[in-house]
Amino acid sequence: MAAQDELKRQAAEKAVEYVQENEYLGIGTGSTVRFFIEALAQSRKRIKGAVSTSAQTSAALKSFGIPEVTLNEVNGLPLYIDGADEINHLLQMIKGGGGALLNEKIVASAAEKFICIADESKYTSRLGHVPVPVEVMPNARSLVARRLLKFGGEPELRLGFTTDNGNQILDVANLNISEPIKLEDAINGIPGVVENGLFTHHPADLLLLGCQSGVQVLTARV
Ligand SMILES: O=C(CO)[C@H](O)[C@H](O)COP(=O)(O)O
Repeated sequence: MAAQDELKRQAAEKAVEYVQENEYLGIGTGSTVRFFIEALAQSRKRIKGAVSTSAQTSAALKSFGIPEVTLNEVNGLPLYIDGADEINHLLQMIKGGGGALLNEKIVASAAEKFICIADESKYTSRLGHVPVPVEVMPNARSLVARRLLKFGGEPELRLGFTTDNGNQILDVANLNISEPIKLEDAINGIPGVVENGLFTHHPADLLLLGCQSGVQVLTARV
C-alpha cells in the first residue's frame, strides 16, 4: 500500500502533463505542490515562468531554477495548479492548511483552468471534516472570533503563525457547511475578515487524485 506522500507525488507528476508549452502558470502552496515543482523542474525550459502564491513556493521555485513572475506582469493565466485540504464531488474545496489561502484565491481567480492535485484522503462527500481557515486582520481577531461563534463554529487562533500578508489565521472547526457558497460569502462579510479557505466560487476544473489504484482524473459530478 502506497503511503500518502507517494500518492501526492503521483498526482503531482501527472499534473505536469497539463502544463502548456511557452506559457505562464500559477502555482499554489503545500507539500503536494512541492512534489509538482520538483517534477516541473525537469521541463522548466518549456514554460515562460510561474506566479507563486507564497514565500514557501517562491523558495522552491528558486531552488529548482524555475523563473518567477508576479501576477501584475502577466495578462491572465491559462493554468493554476494547487493542492487542497478537502475537496468534494463538485470540486469545491477547503484550503489554507498552509496559510496561503488569500494569495491562492487571487491567483486561482486569474486562471482559466484550476487543476487540484491531492491524495485520496482529501476527497469527501461533504466538506467540513477539517477546520475552515479564516485570515483576519490582527486588530479584528477577537471580534471576528465572536462572530464565528455565532455561526456555530469553534475558532482557534493558529498560534505563532503570521501569513505572508501580515495577518493571522483562525481555524474554525465544526461549521455547518451544507451550503458552502453561502457560507463562503457570509464569512467574508464579517468586517475584519480578509479571506476564508472555502473555494466555492472558484472550484477546481479538474481533480488529479492519487489513489491506491492509480491517479484518477475527475471532473465535477453534479
Ligand atoms: O491550501 C493549501 C495551502 O494554503 C494547501 O494546498 C493545502 O493545505 C494542502 O496541503 P498539502 O498538499 O501539504 O496536503
